[in-house]
Amino acid sequence: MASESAELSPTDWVQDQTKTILETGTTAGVEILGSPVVLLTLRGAKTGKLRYTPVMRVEHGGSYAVVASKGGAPEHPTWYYNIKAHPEFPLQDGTVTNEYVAREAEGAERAEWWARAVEAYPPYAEYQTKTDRQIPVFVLDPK
Ligand SMILES: C[C@H](OP(=O)(O)OC[C@@H](O)[C@@H](O)[C@@H](O)Cn1c2nc(=O)[nH]c(=O)c-2cc2ccc(O)cc21)C(=O)N[C@@H](CCC(=O)N[C@@H](CCC(=O)O)C(=O)O)C(=O)O
Repeated sequence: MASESAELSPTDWVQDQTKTILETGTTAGVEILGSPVVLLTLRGAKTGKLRYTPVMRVEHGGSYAVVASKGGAPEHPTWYYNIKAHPEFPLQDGTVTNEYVAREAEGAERAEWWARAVEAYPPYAEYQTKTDRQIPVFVLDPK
C-alpha cells in the first residue's frame, strides 16, 4: 500500500534530523544535547498534509508526553494546532512505530508529566521561564 508521503520541516536543522531518522530507519542516535528524540507524523489542521514532527522522547509506562515548547517562544508551535485537530497519529521510537491518541494534560497529570519531561530534557525548565504562556503538554496513550 503506497503510504501518503509526509512533508519535512522548513527548518534546516529539523529537516536534517528528520532525514537521518528516515534514512537510517531509527531515531537512535538522533539527539539534542544528549537527549533522545522521537518522530511524530502529524496531519495539518488546515492543509490536511502529513508533516514529520520530531520532538524530545519523554516515555513512561508505554505512554509518551509531547511538549509544545518551541524553545520558549511566545507562541505555540504550529504543530500544536495539528495535534488538536488530529489527535490520533503514529510515533516512531527507535525502529518501532505505533499509533497513539493524544490529549492535552491539565492539573496534577500535567505536573507529573512536566516533571518527567524536564528530567528527560532539562532545558524545558528554562524554556518555561522565557515565556508567560503555559507550555502545553500532550499525553499520548497507545491506541
Ligand atoms: C516552522 C513551523 O514549525 P512549527 O510547527 O511551528 O514547529 C516548530 C518546532 O516546534 C518544530 O520544528 C519541532 O520539530 C522542533 N523540535 C521540538 N519542538 C518542540 O516544540 N518541542 C520539542 O520537544 C522539540 C524537539 C525536537 C527534537 C528534534 C528536532 O529536530 C526538532 C524538535 C512549520 O513547520 N511550519 C510548516 C508547517 C505549518 C503547519 O503545520 N501548518 C498546518 C496549519 C496549522 C494551523 O492550524 O495554523 C497545516 O499544514 O495545515 C510550514 O510553515 O509549512
